[in-house]
Amino acid sequence: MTAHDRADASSPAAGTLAAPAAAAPPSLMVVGHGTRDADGTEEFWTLAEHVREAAGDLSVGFGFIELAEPLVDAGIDELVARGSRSVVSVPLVLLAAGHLKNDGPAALTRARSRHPGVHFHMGRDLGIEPVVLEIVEERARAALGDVAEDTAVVLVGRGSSDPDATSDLYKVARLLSDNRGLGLVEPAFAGVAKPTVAEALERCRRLGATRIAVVPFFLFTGILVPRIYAQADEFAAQHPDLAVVAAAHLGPDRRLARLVIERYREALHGDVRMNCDLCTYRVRLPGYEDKVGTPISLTPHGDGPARGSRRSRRATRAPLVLPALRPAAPVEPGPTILSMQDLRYAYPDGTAALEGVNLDVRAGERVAILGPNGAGKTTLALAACGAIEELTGTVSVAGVGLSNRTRNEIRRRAGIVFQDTDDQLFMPTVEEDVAFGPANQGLEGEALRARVDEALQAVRIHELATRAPHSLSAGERRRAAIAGVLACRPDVLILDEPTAALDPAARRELLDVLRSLKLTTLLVTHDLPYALELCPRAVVLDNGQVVADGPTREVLADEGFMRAHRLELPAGFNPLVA
Ligand SMILES: Nc1ncnc2c1ncn2[C@@H]1O[C@H](COP(=O)(O)OP(=O)(O)OP(=O)(O)O)[C@@H](O)[C@H]1O
Repeated sequence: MTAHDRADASSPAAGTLAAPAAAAPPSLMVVGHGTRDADGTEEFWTLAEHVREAAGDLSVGFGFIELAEPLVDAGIDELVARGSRSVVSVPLVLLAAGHLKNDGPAALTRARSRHPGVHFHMGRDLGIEPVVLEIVEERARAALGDVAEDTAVVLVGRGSSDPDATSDLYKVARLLSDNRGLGLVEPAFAGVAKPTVAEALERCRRLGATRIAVVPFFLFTGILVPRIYAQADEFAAQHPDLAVVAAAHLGPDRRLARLVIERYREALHGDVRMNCDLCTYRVRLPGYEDKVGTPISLTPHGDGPARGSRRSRRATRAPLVLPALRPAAPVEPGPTILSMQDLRYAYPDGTAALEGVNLDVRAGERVAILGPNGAGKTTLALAACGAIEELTGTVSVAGVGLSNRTRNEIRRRAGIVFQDTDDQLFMPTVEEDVAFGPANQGLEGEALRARVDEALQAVRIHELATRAPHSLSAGERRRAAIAGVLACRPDVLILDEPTAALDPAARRELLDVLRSLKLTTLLVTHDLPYALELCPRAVVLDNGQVVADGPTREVLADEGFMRAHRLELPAGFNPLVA
């Protein structure tokens, strides 16, 4: 009993009146490493918000070891000023190395001497935990698409002189490979420790990989994540035979916020395992199955993987940006296949949508049509496929000029895929939908069947032929709609916001499909990283006029221009690095 407790117990009121109010639970102090990078700091605060939500009524404070405000001492002082008498400090880092092992406890020691009446507990890093593995696996799969014999993952950690942190990254790589089926997974480090990113990529190459995802094992972006992509990019440039794709770092995922709360509880109950989480797989733990959702595996290798996956409850939120290390390569210019000259159009209510647009597209080109809301992009796409009747100016596709007489032919030659697939898919099955256009053109029997097969193969959904469109995923529906247009063998494919509602994996699969089509393509989009990945050329519209037309990378990298036309790159996306 402390002197304070004794004083309370001896007071006349003790135990005789109403029960004393329950003491507030200990506060949670979340400690980040800190970065000078504004995007990294913003991601930290997004995750901090998720932690606050997951913490419910707990009092929560935040602080950094260095480089960002508030510093951890100030964060703790603030919690104490708010009335906390007990504080649990949890480092918001993946693998604790020197800083969090030394500076974290040192901050608590300082706090104890500043606040002698307050209890402090120390939690541990997020560590090697099923949910962390799950998120990294998702990032890798989203970048890789299918895992195959010739795919590999390079998992890149920060790098540290602390051998524990370094070997922990090896463990993560091993678990991703063995337990999560990612095949070849090579660890690498952004600095201090070896192997480097280039060395790990080279190892994958020598082991036969031709498609390699580079996954930064980082909670937040910062200085190092773009540097990792740049190192991978440099390697990719020297090996044109390889596809090196960038995966996202972990980012502010809500599952990590819940893990922080788990770390808080562990620390509070004195149940901090400082080292081997893998032991949780090997001993029978009460409640394991409820908590993890799969039976425990009592041997590490014997009775199947114990993944600890909570897929049914997951709320994935990958960072928005999945930068490509391979921007689309310029195409050999062919003859002009789509030509639009001095296009002008006002909607019946008088709204001017196109005000003198000139655009020539050569055969085989993929051109992104960019611009802020209301710029005229969709109107231009509709004009290109002959869908606007009161248009002034000229449109020609493959040498056929648009007129009332040729309108149907133009519609076939310039096929548009609308943003909303419900506008396009209306037959009972996918194959009937895909057959609709060519059947209208008079194709029937075996020829029609072959055409449908060809289109379904091109978008890689042949196995979905007899499914009802409404039963498909968003990505599958998008590909079914594209197949319907391809079945008419257009000269130009026009896509209006094709990535809307697609998750990262579906986005990547669609990208692979679109790249493989080798078809002249107009891509109307707000998804600027996607435009960079698919289209070597970008045309920017604003107020119904073309305000830029050039290499996509250069257009996106012109910050002043982008600002002037209300175009914003997603946080952390650098077109010069991508
Ligand atoms: N049916 C319509 N009736 C009247 N005005 C319209 C109609 N459709 C579009 N507009 C107007 O025409 C202009 C160009 O619209 P459009 O949809 O082509 O732009 P956008 O660049 O595709 O925009 P967003 O990025 O929002 O899709 C806008 O001012 C818009 O409000």
